Amino acid sequence: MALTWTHKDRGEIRVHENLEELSIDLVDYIAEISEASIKEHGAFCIVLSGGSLISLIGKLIETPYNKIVDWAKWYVFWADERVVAKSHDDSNYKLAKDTLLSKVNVFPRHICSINDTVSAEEAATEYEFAIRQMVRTRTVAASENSDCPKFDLILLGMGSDGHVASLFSNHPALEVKDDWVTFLTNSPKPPPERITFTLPVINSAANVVIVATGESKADAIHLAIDDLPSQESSLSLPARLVQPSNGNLIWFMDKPAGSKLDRFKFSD
Ligand SMILES: O=C1O[C@H](COP(=O)(O)O)[C@@H](O)[C@H](O)[C@H]1O
Repeated sequence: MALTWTHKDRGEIRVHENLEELSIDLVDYIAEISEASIKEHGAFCIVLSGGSLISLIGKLIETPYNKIVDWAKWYVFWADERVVAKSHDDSNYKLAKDTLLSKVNVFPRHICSINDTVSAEEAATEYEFAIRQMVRTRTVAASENSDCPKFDLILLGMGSDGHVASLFSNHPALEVKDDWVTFLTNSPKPPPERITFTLPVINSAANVVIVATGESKADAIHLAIDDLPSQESSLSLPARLVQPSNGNLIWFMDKPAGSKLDRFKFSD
């Protein structure tokens, strides 16, 4: 059973016994938001990330999820992408395609991936343009309180340095406010060329999930969630800056990732 509580301003926190339990809870949650979004506006606009998150949602191709999810209503986007060929092992698109999208009935035309034949800057511009078109035609909802799309669900992984999507500490991409999608040519984590949703887009979603597993993420989880002195530089850790303005935030983690949370340190 997961240990669950709600932090006054960091959202709901779910600490799972193991990866199997986390994975079942996560795909249950995705199926639930998918059903609710389709009931509400006829589509489910889900945003994926890359990394370890994707294997944790792999159960979506298994029974009962493969049967109960209305795949034809799914529209799939990426919170960040590495600017490499779609056939390259570093591609977040390839990872999701091989693990999930090629095994379920999502329409290929509903899969909104980047143009992998242009520069990072052009890929970001084109990706934002494509999303703007989808907001204009109301496939993707518009946020009521920002000039941003309102995705039904954004799934983020978190690096051990606290990065989410391709938003890294002390990188100018973290400060971008006026664009929906920006680009990097010097990512601290390889590969260097990437595109990423900006913070305002992430914080305009209806639901945001951050997934972190393993002991290597424990320090970043502590800095992203626990109350810190106001002068603490970690207050600008990317994962800590995820604060949906009118949406829900849920943290899914395993015990090793949650092991440095104050709640556990102080209950020893
Ligand atoms: O580079 C990236 O890293 C993060 C975290 O990956 P993880 O393997 O540590 O979970 C990922 O969420 C992001 O999409 C990816 O481009």
